[in-house]
Amino acid sequence: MEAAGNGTDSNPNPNRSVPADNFSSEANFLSDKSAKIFVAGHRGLVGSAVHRRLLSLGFTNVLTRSHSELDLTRQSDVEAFFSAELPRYVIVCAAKVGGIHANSTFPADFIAVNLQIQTNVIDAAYRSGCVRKLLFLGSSCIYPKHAPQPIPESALLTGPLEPTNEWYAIAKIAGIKMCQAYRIQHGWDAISAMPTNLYGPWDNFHPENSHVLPALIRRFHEAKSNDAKEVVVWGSGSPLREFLHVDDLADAVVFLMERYSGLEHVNVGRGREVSIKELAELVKEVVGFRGALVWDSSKPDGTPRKLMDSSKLAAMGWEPKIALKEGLEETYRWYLEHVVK
Ligand SMILES: NC(=O)C1=CN([C@@H]2O[C@H](COP(=O)(O)OP(=O)(O)OC[C@H]3O[C@@H](n4cnc5c(N)ncnc54)[C@H](OP(=O)(O)O)[C@@H]3O)[C@@H](O)[C@H]2O)C=CC1
Ligand SMILES: C[C@H]1O[C@H](OP(=O)(O)OP(=O)(O)OC[C@H]2O[C@@H](n3cnc4c(=O)[nH]c(N)nc43)[C@H](O)[C@@H]2O)[C@@H](O)[C@@H](O)C1=O
Repeated sequence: MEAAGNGTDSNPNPNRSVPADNFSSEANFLSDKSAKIFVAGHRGLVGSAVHRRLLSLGFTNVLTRSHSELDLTRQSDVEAFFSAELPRYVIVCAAKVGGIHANSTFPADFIAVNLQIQTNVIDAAYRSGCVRKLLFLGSSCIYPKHAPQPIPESALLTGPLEPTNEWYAIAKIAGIKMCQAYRIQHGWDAISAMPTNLYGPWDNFHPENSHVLPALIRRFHEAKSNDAKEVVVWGSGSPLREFLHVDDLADAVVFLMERYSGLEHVNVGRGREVSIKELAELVKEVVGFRGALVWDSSKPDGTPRKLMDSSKLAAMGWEPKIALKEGLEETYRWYLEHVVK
């Protein structure tokens, strides 16, 4: 397959022309079950859920590489991988990811690693000439700290970002813009989805560097096991967050691969929010801890509220299925079986 190579105008798919927006994909993803699909980051929370979903739908040629097999920050390795494997579809779930503490402690890693991974994968996928469609995953943290609520896609780049994760957000915004730029200049079908806060099996349960929901499952479980009298929860408890089970996200990713080919990114949320205090009470109940909650006000609250406006995706006909309590119970069972053992 010929690489796009030197000229900025060259299109490795010269017979294909993708309008900037409102394009109905010529390739029918769901009827292309033997196509080679590269799921980058298939061992993570999102990548593993997308992998499971594709297998359950009958896809027979899902291509994966672990971090140790292919470091996506290495440009020449990524290019060689695409030239050798020639996947037809790419879903970019690989990223440097973490909660509020990790984001604010390792800003250089969060901006550099994410820019490297996404730039290498998106560019090599395009240059390989064989990728019909690519989906890039961003995050709700791309929006301004004080964006209107619920946050529409149009709020992007309308105000200052939340300082605890601006480095990660800038990388994610660059990923969206890169997909848009390749669509406009090269007529290539690259789309972006922006999920809200996610949780589920294969999440990161690290005590400091994870997101709030897995962190609390672990802390409440350990407190219950140790007969502790109290559990410390970060911040004031007042921030509002929207939580989506990762199996719902995987379903939305497949839906977008099949149905969406547009310039603008698409929000993926549940449309319901809870305060961190309400979440902590719910995790406490699901885990069965009987002690008290203590709030550590030295820890940052982060953005006060980030409820996504997911009406664009809803109007296309997609809706989430998993309620928060049900998803939490299932995730706690998974934690007991796979992490505690
Ligand atoms: N979790 C959440 O709440 C949210 C996640 N998202 C987005 O979803 C996507 C996936 O996130 P999530 O699944 O939670 O993250 P995880 O950390 O669970 O998974 C990320 C995956 O990427 C892999 N990876 C990281 N660096 C490299 C590298 N240099 N080369 C190859 N592989 C690498 C990791 O492998 P290894 O572990 O071996 O390094 C891991 O398998 C990200 O783009 C994230 O921004 C969006 C909104 C919310
Ligand atoms: C998905 C999104 O996730 C990150 O943003 P965030 O929503 O602020 O992430 P978080 O899950 O870490 O925190 C949510 C809230 O919860 C509180 N909180 C209480 N107790 C714990 C606790 O024990 N751990 C954590 N992490 N938070 C806690 C915490 O103080 C905060 O008020 C981005 O950095 C970025 O990664 C991103 O895109």
